[in-house]
Amino acid sequence: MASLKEDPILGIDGITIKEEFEIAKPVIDKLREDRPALETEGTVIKGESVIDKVIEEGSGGQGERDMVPPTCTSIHRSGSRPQLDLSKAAIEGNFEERDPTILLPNQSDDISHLALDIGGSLIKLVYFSRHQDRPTNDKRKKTVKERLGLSNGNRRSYPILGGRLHFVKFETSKINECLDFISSKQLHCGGVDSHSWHSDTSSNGNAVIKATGGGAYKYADLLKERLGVSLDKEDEMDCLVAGANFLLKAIRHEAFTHMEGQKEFVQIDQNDMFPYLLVNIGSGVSMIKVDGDGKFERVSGTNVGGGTYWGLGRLLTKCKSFDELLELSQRGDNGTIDMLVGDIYGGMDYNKIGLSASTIASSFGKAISEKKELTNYRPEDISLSLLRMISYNIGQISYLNALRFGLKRIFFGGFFIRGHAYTMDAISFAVHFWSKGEAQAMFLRHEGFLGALGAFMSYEKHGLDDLMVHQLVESYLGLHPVKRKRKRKRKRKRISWMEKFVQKGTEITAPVPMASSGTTGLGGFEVPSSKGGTLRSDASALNVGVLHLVPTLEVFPQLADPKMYEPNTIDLADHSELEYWFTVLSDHLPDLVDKAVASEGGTDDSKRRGDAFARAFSAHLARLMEEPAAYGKLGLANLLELREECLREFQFVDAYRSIKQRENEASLAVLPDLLVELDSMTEETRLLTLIEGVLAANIFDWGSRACVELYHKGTIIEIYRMSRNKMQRPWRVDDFDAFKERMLGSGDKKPCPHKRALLFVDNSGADVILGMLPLARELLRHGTEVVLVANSLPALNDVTAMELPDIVAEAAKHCDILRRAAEAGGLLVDAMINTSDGSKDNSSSVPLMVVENGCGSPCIDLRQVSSELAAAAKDADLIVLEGMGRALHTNFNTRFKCEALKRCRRNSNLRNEGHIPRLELKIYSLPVVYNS
Ligand SMILES: CC(C)(COP(=O)(O)O)[C@@H](O)C(=O)NCCC(=O)O
Ligand SMILES: [Mn+2]
Repeated sequence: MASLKEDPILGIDGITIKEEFEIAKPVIDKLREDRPALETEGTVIKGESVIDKVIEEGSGGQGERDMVPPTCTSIHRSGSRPQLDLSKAAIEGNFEERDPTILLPNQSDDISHLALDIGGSLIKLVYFSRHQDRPTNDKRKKTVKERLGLSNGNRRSYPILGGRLHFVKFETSKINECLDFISSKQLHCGGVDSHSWHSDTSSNGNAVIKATGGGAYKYADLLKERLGVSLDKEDEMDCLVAGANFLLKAIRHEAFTHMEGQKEFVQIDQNDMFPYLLVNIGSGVSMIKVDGDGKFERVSGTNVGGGTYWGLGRLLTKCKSFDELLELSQRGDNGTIDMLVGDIYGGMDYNKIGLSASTIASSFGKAISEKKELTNYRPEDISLSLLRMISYNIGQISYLNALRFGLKRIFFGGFFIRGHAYTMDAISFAVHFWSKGEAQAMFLRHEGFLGALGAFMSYEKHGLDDLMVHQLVESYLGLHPVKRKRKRKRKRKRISWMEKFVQKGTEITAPVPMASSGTTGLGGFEVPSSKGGTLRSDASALNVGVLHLVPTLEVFPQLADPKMYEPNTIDLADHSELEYWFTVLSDHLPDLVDKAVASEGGTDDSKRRGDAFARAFSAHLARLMEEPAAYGKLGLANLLELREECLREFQFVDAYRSIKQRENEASLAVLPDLLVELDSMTEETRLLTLIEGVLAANIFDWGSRACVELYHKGTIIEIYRMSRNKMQRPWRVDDFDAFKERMLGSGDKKPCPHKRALLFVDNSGADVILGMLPLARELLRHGTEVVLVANSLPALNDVTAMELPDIVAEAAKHCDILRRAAEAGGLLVDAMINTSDGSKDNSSSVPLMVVENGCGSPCIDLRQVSSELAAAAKDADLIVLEGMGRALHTNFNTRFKCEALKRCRRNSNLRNEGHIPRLELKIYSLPVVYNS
């Protein structure tokens, strides 16, 4: 894909592309000569920054205490992954006990539904956790809902809640670790409240857990004894099929092919999924012909499977674990052990039957030679030879069965695969070879959890079977928040369930997937090891991941072509592109850590978490550099979201909290003057100024180094005005005249105001207050309902839906139009504010509303928006998207059913000029786009 940075000549809808213009280059040049340092200490920004100036000028030197509006310090929510509430945490039992169970009574995550697959080698756990619904008693929200016609009174208040499916595995030989884990997480207790998501309880009140696999029989008594739970046994084949069907239907990019080291995701069409052959490679192998949900037949199998590899491997090498054996194979040469066609044919191919000299004629066939001592065969070679033998054999039998039943697709699952590139290549090769290229092997990213997932699905009450495609949102992280230093005394206060299981590190370490050579996908998730090992088999390393279940997310109804929609403008498949972003994100990291730590008061704990976050995020980046598709198809949106997710993982709720607060205050202080200025203009000039103002104000972006440098240039209003004055039409895509005509009319054409506009807001401070609110005000003035759409969770300095009502309330103090509309939209509860003109007239019925978008990232994937936004969008006829994240990195090419105004600047990054790219700030506008 063409790089935006290299190819700025991208247009929308065939509109002529006009010359770009630069705004800030002189400013930056000046800054390069004379640049004061911007440093942070605690939450106070030192140095002659724009913010300090504005606060001094605009707020009469008010102290930090009095700043308005408040930000969302009251958000008691964990972001998109579990947060631990350690308050009232208590050690159960004896304090001197080595690994006591810790109860977390105030843990807000509502844990429910545990299912187990207890196999011969591994125990796989799937469990669901969700946040408790909070009462929707916010009057403001109720009014918005009524306005938007949201009938479902049970829908939760923002932010988005949903829940998570967790995937964890333990070695069966360490079943006690597994039981400790369940016990300390209280996974077996389910609950007895009205939530339909809770585990079942039997008639005598005992918890009943769904379980599959042979161990469900073998260990039933142990579970009863240790946890007091009964196992409701589900058939293994039923579970495998249910799990596979669920994954194929619900997870985008679940299935992929893997040939010669290349991984390619396959989009499975739900309507054309069946029949297929499911090959589950556990200790043994099952081959199942799947014809539909619950419709299947085990058509074949083989006793030569994962257990064979591990068992024979143990006999023939000194390996202590499966993963060690697998790792060994990566350094092996099977040619020293296998008899190849070339060995028989004197180095020649056997062309007549299509066998090359390097084809294995007989696995282990060379070991019959008496010339070599058995002890001289290298374990590495033995392991590889064994791996190839078993993989080829399984691939071949699978293909023959597919052929037997005329099946087009073969999906391979089971923990034998472990995301191991060589194993997948070998299976793929066999299928390709025997089918003469007609058939292709496909693999599943959650390969090892099919059975456990199927058992999980068998709970009747949870309704997961109703899930629509793509309602499960994958997390890139998926492990546990923090692993803390284990110190006996301090531990009592700070202990988390995680510590009970991960005791090896001496500092906080982040469980991140390591780039172990030859390993790919979820099977490769590992904890960074001080031992330097890349494949480990200890229990902590086996915990593999989380899927986010967000049942309330919906496809944005104004997408012109939802099926073809691709949010990412750049998919980072181009390695130089990935390298570029790797550098950008790495360079930004120290500053982000400083801000994150400051946002948590700069405590020692936050410093440790900041440090751990930096290491975790760097490790993720390194992993992705090595294997971009490691966590699914990678786009820039995913990469930027990963950073936010990672911050939340380390319990940084809002790194930019105080910065946002200051910028809001500073911008609100200058808003009245701006409104006066705008009102003194003619309608036409004002409209143009407002559109340009949106872009000018978007320059306050803490995610961009060039923008941050600009902050030193003057006060917020000075920079805003300077930026606005530099705007010159024609813009790169310029339909302003058509927009103006619709808004103001021309000649005998009457104005045709929009019915409802969705304004996707971006940054806090100037961006929303000086850019978007004045535009909203103008639209309201024309009788257009305005819905401000903001993030559900913090991301960089983006304003959140939680913060917006207070900002609007403050702005409304200076503006009647905003006040009336905000009251009508239910944003001003109890008409609690005093307007400058003292009027309480509520005559306007054109409402101004706030709706959360359902995400916590600088970008937006419009396939997954909140139900509130989806409802609001149905009647919208104008969409305004602003910012790099929402209008450039994502949705640059998105076509909507209704009119859309895309506003974003573009940083032109000249790469390959030394390690750090030279940044120039260029401003581009992508304004009015008529799609209809
Ligand atoms: C993270 C961002 C997408 C946020 O931009 P926004 O959506 O707020 O306009 C942007 O700051 C960005 O792309 N930053 C990295 C590249 C740079 O330094 O310009
Ligand atoms: Mn932003």
